[in-house]
Amino acid sequence: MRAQGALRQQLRAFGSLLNGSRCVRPMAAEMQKCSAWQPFGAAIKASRNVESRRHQSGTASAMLEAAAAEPQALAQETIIKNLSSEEAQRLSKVRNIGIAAHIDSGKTTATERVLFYTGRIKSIHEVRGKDAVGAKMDSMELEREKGITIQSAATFCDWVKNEDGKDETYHINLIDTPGHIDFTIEVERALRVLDGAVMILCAVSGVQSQTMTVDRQMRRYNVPRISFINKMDRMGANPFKAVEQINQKLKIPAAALQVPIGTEDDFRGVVDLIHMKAIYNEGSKGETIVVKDEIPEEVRALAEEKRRVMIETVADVDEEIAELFLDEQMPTPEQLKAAIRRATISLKFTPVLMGSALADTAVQPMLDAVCDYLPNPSEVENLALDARRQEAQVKLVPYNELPFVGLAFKLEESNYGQLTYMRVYQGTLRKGMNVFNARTDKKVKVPRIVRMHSNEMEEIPEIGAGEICAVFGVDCASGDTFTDGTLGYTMSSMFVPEAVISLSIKPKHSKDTANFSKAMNRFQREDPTFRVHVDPESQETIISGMGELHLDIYVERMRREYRVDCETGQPQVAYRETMTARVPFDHTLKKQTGGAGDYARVMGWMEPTGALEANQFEQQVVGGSISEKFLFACEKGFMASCEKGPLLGHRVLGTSMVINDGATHMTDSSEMAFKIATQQAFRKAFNEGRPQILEPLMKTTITAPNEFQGNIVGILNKRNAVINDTEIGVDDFTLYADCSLNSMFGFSSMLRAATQGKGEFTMEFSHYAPAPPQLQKELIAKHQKAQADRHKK
Ligand SMILES: Nc1nc2c(ncn2[C@@H]2O[C@H](COP(=O)(O)OP(=O)(O)OP(=O)(O)O)[C@@H](O)[C@H]2O)c(=O)[nH]1
Repeated sequence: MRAQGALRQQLRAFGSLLNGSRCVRPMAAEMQKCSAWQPFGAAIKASRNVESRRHQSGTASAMLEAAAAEPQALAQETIIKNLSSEEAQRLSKVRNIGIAAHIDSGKTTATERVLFYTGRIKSIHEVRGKDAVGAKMDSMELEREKGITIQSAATFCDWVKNEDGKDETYHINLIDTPGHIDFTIEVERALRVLDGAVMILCAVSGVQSQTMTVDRQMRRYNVPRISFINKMDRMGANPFKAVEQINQKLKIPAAALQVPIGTEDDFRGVVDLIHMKAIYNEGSKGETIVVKDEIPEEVRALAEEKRRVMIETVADVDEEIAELFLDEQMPTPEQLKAAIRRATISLKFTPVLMGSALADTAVQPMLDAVCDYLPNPSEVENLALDARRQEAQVKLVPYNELPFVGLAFKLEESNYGQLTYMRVYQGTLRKGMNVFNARTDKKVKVPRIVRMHSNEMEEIPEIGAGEICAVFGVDCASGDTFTDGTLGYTMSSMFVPEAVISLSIKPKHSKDTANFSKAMNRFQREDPTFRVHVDPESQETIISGMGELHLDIYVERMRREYRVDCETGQPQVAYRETMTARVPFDHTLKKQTGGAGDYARVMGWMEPTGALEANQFEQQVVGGSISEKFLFACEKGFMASCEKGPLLGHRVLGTSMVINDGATHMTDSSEMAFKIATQQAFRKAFNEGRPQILEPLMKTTITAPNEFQGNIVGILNKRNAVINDTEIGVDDFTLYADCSLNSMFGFSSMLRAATQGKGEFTMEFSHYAPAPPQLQKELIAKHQKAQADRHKK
């Protein structure tokens, strides 16, 4: 009964949060354990199914059989049958991939090489390079200045792969994502719509904190990956340590498909362990690949040893190779490649490539591996819910002739209006075509379709199934599903992490107010992790986001792009409030001020839900003492109270309310009276229920040279951090700790000072936990004083 109440409540919360301009998120932070959600009533059902959204099911023909087994329209079935081989051929040469990794691993540098080698750009420019041009994919001025990626950028290219003397052209749609955790939503939405990924690692640092976050995100969306160990030219490069860490820390079987020829400065190429050939780059930018049968003497033994390891690892995850292995037969290169492809696509394995993007070495074999081992759109299962068939699950088939289904996964304001990035899952999207937004049921004409090349675009008349494009003039929220109107399909949206930090903001000059609002609206539409609200008491505009850097970047963008200088308050932690004891209530609202009065009586109890997650409302009224209509008003009152807790005005978490009785007056009762009565009962019961303030705890990873370990541990101890693990490497140590966000303000400058600028840290929200009692007292006292001051005014 309670669970049903919670589900109902969540469904209504989804509905009420739909404001049409944003990706919908659940009612509160408590939903963050839910792995994804979507904008409709079907949300709960979909979120249960989300983990199984994209099981890689093998070949296109298997998919077709499956699709036919679960018939949609008869016409659709016929089309599928007739077109399979033609479409399968087209799709087999399409790859939609993302590049994701820890900060500074070389994603943008590697992407720059990919674009150069595929002929998309004429010359290479470095991230923070001396020519001051900057890499193609970091198109924002701020990205080029800071040398970090802030927004993901999409591009496409054609890679001509040569195998056995035959050229095959592959069409690759590619998204370069930011590494910094503050911009993690960019990774989420890219992985939601991509079929495969390249996970880049640094050859010296191996698996780092953000690699683990990216790993979790890839798992969340079942995205197969190849791994590329970059920076092989660096001193201390050790690709096999990184391979071991992928196996150990990420717990995904991995094996190197190459060994390096030469180390550090002398890194010249790689040995391909499948064909046992040496691959070198020649030309001023490594543009010419030279393959030699002869493997240099100094790496022959290593190559043979690592080839054995590779075959053993693949045999562990693939039956065909396992059988050959047992029969003591050596698999052929073709058998090995097919097995690696099967195992990678079914998420059992990641093949590891290595090279140096900056030194222009061994990037092309990584591109070959994208084509060889990552799935084409027909090898990934994508599901939708069919609203016209009781939300039954349907498989989307990426064939051009089928009715159109697309997902808007990212919005961007451009000089020409709103640009909506869309993944076409089924059918063809044509310029001038009418599409239907499944959430709003509105029809909209698509005036322009473009393919994005970072900040440039190329207009196209149509785009086929399995591809990625951007459209103009389509007003929607990110996560909206579009169809051609003949289907009632909805796809699940992406996971949106909860904001943990906020600050007050206002323009320095009142003349800038209009631009300020414009910028706020735009940033909110584009980024679901950036939120804006006006505090009803202080009337201040509050922005919230994923971290200090996230909010700083928006303040800076406001200045550069909208010429609005802003004043900001101190960053504030997004605290939560909860109660720890059960409290019964019997509350009556009764007002008689001449004319019609107000009357509502509510009875029941409030208690902690047991886990710090979604709030729950339940009604157990028997005998009709409160009508359905008024009970719904009670629920609204409960939800409003949860938005603004009695202690500090922060959101309430892990609290349940049950109404089991009450009374109604013939003339004086109204929905408003029941809503207010519930809110009053809530406040009283909550305050009596030993309330507590919760603070966000952050998973923090710090890396610095070994000599600074003592300093860092001292700083963390002072901040009451819980150190969970420390790894000591040859030069650097990595420390894993849980820290309260509150204690981490100003930590970056302190870390810089304590490590001569050589320390790095990343922080990611972990969970809410009770704040120390002294801090709770101080916060409550401060809040009460601020309220009293406000009343005096
Ligand atoms: N030695 C060496 N340095 C590299 C290599 N690849 C990239 N770098 C350097 O590493 C730094 C970071 O490179 P980026 O390409 O910006 O890394 P990123 O992963 O895109 O960075 P974020 O998006 O900000 O996380 C730059 O200074 C690059 O020049 C490499 O192969 N070898």
